Amino acid sequence: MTVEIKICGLSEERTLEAAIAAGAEIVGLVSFPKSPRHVAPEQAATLSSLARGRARVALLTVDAGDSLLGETVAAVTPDILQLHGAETPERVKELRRRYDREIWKAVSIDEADDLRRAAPFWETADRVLFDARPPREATLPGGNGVPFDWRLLAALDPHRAFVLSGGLTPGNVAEAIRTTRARAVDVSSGVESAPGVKDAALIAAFVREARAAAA
Ligand SMILES: O=C(O)c1ccccc1N[C@@H]1O[C@H](COP(=O)(O)O)[C@@H](O)[C@H]1O
Repeated sequence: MTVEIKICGLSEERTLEAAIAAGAEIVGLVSFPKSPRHVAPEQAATLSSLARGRARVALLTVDAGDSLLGETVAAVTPDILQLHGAETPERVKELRRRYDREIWKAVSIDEADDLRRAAPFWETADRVLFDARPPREATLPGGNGVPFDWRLLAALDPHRAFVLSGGLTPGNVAEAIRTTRARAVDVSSGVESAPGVKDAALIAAFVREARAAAA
């Protein structure tokens, strides 16, 4: 089995290079001003050009309006749009048509019933990204470093196009892959030394552990 690895919330050239050197297939850029990982469109465009041809670029947005989204997509030209807000299946369908690129829809999960909320997105999005439900006190809809009970995904067909995220770290990613049989994983705060500050050694360790679990 192979696993695809996305390192999200990269905001500097140094750590973008570290993610690519470690072997991540996808690098994520956050366009959401409330996030400590937010990058302005100009910086996101620079990072995206650096990654071009070496890793795919995902642009993460949260309920972005048409005009902001249009400007950001034009500047960054991402391969993947990750929608991490309350976007509806209709909105997902509309954006997939408009931008003609891969769309990932985040769905938060906390109990078995939450899997039902993913159902409309299997058809409308290219991939469903499962993240933990944000804690009550959280100010962000994701990037909170909180895992969920991975056994909730154990019954999912592993051929379903899903991405596992939420509180993954170098220390737990192997167990998470074994439990869920995920073929794609996404990490942000688990490879940071402080909120928004990526750590090259943690990125390398994460990639190493994920690859070993999938081998
Ligand atoms: O990373 C952020 O700041 C962020 C902000 C708003 C929405 C999502 C965000 N991150 C995504 O959340 C998941 C889980 O992150 P973590 O590993 O638990 O920190 C992941 O998909 C990030 O890309």
